Amino acid sequence: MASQLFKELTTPNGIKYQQPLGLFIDNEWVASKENDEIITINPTDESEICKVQGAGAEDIDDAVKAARNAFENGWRDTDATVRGDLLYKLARLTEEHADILASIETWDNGKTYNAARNDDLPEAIGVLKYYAGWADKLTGQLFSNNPEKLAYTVREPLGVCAGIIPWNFPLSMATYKLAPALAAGNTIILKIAEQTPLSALYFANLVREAGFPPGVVSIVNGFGRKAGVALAEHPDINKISFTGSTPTGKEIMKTASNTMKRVTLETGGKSPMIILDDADLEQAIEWAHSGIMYNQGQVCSATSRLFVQEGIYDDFIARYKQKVEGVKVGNPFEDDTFQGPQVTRVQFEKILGYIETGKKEGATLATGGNVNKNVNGSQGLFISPTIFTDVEENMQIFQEEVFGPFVVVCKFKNITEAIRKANNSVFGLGSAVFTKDITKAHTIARRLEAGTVWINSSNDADIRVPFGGYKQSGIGIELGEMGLLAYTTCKAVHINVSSKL
Ligand SMILES: NC(=O)c1ccc[n+]([C@@H]2O[C@H](COP(=O)([O-])OP(=O)(O)OC[C@H]3O[C@@H](n4cnc5c(N)ncnc54)[C@H](O)[C@@H]3O)[C@@H](O)[C@H]2O)c1
Repeated sequence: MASQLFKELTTPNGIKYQQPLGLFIDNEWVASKENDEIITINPTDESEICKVQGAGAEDIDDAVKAARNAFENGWRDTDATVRGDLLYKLARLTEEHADILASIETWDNGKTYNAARNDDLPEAIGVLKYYAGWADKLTGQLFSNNPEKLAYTVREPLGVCAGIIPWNFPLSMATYKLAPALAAGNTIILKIAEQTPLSALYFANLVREAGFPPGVVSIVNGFGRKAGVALAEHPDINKISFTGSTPTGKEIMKTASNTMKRVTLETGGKSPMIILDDADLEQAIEWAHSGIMYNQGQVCSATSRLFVQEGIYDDFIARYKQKVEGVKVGNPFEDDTFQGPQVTRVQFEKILGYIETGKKEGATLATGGNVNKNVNGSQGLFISPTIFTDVEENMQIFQEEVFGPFVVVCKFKNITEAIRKANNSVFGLGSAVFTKDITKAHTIARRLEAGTVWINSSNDADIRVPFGGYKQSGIGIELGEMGLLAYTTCKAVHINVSSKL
């Protein structure tokens, strides 16, 4: 039977559309040569949405050949303003299709429609616009230190890049990889997460409509062990930009080292939030809540470890519990829902496992810790937001990334103790500190081992500001100007201007 490349679907909020199911290579929809079909589910009730094709090594090789051909035969020499214009067009098309893209995202991922429409879509569009603006502003340096010599540098694209992304922000992660790579003049193959392929495949049609030449962008679904590994191994790929878990990041780094590809790794986290006695308690509670519970706790830089100073500890816990217990867990398409289902049964069970571990380790379950059964009469993959207190540094629930609506809280006496405990982690992605004392805030910010520190906020993302991890949270930087430079290499040209004959 011929593989199906499109299917007419209707989202739960009633939008009828054509869902691409194939691989987007060389501006065409093609069938997988691997014959992989991956079922994508609606996590609200675990029903099947559709089957999407998955790429194998041969398909990846086709995409690499198309990308190399596009790079060598035109794209690398495209005027930078033209590249910027194409990215602007893609941003405008994404804006026009924002309602449908947000609906697909909610359906496939389980995130609330509010978050998808008001956060993910504006972020994706913002990233496209931001790097569209950068395309013709990349410059080099001129060196004229000696009358007999000039030298200059040029920022050149790396060539064929690959992006590998996770399922927690499917569309915005896609733009994090595509936009800077294209602005800098590279071609790119994007492997989307097999759990949530639908929005990025729909977006691929917009890439074509925007006018990107064939081969410049390929977007493929596929299993990490097949399509992901094939990208990491491929000798004709110049850079891999990966976002996902720390163990996968380590594997990719090892594989990519055989062909000495550039790698950018954005990996896991267990980010601390320190709340001092003098903090604005109301403000701290709001951010401590959104900092971990937003997106069902599936945020790499979620502030999942809270350190609360002893003077406010009891008051904080009482009010924080009230806040956490007061949100609606339920149908992600309903307007007042704050928390939808976890993305897959695997993640759901992993979180339930950590809840059992926390209990066994002797921490106190302050609230949550169970399956939330009250959603539309169906079980779905809903977990009650969970707080553990009396958590010790040697516990697994203190050290390991849970990636769910699950937070651990520790009491501390003084700032030195708080910083030591906060830094007691293999990760170093985000961190936050709450205090009204600006000197203390800056002192703590300097000493936290994390790529980002938020003062009196948490996960306040800004695409213009560089983002990256310390320790096992990653290598390299995304976003901002540094995120663009990561898709370039620097060439130095030396010119002899000596007049001596
Ligand atoms: N630091 C960041 O910016 C950031 C952002 C979002 C998510 N994350 C992290 O992502 C993780 C959750 O995502 P996940 O469960 O999808 O992660 P994952 O590592 O399992 O998968 C991420 C991607 O890698 C692919 N993959 C899996 N194995 C591979 C392999 N051996 N070779 C090549 N590719 C492979 C997957 O198919 C997927 O596309 C969490 O740890 C989270 O902290 C980090």
